[in-house]
Amino acid sequence: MTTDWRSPHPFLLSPTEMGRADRLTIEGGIAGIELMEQAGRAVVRAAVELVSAGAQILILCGPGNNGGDGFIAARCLAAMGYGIDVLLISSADRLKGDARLAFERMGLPAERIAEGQEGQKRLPMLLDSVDLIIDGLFGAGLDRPLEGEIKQIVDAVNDSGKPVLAIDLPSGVNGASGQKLGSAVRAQRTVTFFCEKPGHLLFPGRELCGAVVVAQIGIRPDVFGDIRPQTFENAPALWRHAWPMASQQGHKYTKGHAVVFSGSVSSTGAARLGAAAALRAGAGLVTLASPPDAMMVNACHLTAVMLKKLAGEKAVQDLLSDERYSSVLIGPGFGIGAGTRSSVEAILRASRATVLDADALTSFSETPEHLFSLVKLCDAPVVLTPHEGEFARIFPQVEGDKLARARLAARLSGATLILKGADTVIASPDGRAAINHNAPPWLATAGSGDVLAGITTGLLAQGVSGFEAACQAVWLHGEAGNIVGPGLIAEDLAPALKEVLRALVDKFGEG
Ligand SMILES: NC(=O)C1=CN([C@@H]2O[C@H](COP(=O)(O)OP(=O)(O)OC[C@H]3O[C@@H](n4cnc5c(N)ncnc54)[C@H](O)[C@@H]3O)[C@@H](O)[C@H]2O)[C@@H](O)CC1
Ligand SMILES: Nc1ncnc2c1ncn2[C@@H]1O[C@H](COP(=O)(O)OP(=O)(O)O)[C@@H](O)[C@H]1O
Ligand SMILES: [K+]
Repeated sequence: MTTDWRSPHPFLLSPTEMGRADRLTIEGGIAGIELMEQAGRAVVRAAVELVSAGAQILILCGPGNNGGDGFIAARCLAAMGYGIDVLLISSADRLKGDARLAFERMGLPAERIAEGQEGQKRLPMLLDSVDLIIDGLFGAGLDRPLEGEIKQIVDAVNDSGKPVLAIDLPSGVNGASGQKLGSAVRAQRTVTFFCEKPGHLLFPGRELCGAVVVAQIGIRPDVFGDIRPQTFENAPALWRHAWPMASQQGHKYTKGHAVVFSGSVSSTGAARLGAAAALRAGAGLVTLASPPDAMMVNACHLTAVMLKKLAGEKAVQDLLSDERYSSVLIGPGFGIGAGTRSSVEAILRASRATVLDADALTSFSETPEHLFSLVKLCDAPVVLTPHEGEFARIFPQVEGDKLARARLAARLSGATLILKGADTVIASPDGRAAINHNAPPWLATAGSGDVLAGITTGLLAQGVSGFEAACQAVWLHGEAGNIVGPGLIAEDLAPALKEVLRALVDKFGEG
């Protein structure tokens, strides 16, 4: 998948914030039923793309406004000549507000509408004969796990193997977290309204949604000004303002000097991957700081990256007394233990923009509070880049969904967090969080994380702030992965950045 990186805004709204966007719009003079009418019509547009003329469509409707969207779609699709059956999981008497109005306007013959128990009885027969199922059971209002008869309906839908178009979210998926509540519909396509929700981007929600279509239903983007969302899709629109554009009159020292700490003689490759990536991401200079025993092996492999011997007790302090080093990466292949902890301490006390990865994180498994206090002493941005295993070691008390965990961990540690994986979450201690969605699965290969840490370090070297550098790096890493494609090994990533940067700089230049 390649990202549509020209999306005009990067906001994601939680279901609660989306409810607020609806309310603000309604207070601004657009009736709720009008929004529902637009939502239902967007569902119709998506449905007709999935079936041929005259197809049989089963519309499952829940007790709230998600069901209301389903009633509108039922009316329009029936008028277009599709064979429509509506299965309402509650009784029609209990419908309220706009959903009730939409039900009353539906105009389907009574025999095409099944309510409650009756619907359940008819379900196997209906599932047998349909070409498409539209899921309007629950959307933003899902507030508890699917259980009992509702869970049975959802399981039967999934077992039927028939294509499903979900309204807003596949029922059972929590829009705020992407987590499954009890059971969840597996859709081929999902039509959501106004903008995406975190649950569309976070797994397992992302997979259960299928392809997501965002439809505009009359909500004006100025509601963002009132809501001030703090959750974002990781796309250039989020961090373009912070992009370190090369200045015509710049020179290598104005682009910063990154230092990457190498492991000992038998584990040097990870740091070199990081160093090459830092250089490719635009740092003016990159130095690999190497223990004496690894000098020769590093020297044999380096060209544009410079090499410096690191020896003696105060080696890190001595090195960083040179103010020109503007960012530091430590962790890849560095080794776990007291030596690593004291190097990290010296780096953070030197207040340099720092990326702590791999062994630099694991070394604090027993004393994470000590790490967090050092981070808070550092006057420059600190970025931690754990995968799930490293995260569990340094944040054992932090639980919940991925977005909530990343946010809480950033707040606890005082660092920007890159919680890696297929749906990497970047979180800032100030509460902002971005969800990444351009990373292909072939990034899951040895050394790929070292490259990500290096790209982040290269951006920090140029003075980009922590959250923006982390978001840019994760996005660049994903795009590079897409360019290389299947068969990718970590060494391929830094060279592929050339093409990614070319396209990005060209687009930014176009305004
Ligand atoms: N004016 C609006 O607010 C608009 C809302 N829209 C639609 O409305 C949806 C949100 O509507 P609602 O807030 O009514 O919420 P939903 O329709 O998603 O569901 C709410 C209802 O489901 C019940 N419920 C929640 N979880 C349940 C569970 N596990 N088992 C059984 N019952 C459960 C709740 O008690 C409540 O009655 C959106 O997803 C979207 O599809 C659109 O029509 C656009 C306009
Ligand atoms: N299934 C996946 N889809 C997309 N990206 C992935 C997937 N699995 C891992 N990645 C990415 O690959 C990188 C792996 O990093 P890491 O686990 O630290 O590996 P290493 O330590 O070998 O470099 C991270 O950027 C992570 O987000
Ligand atoms: K739904």
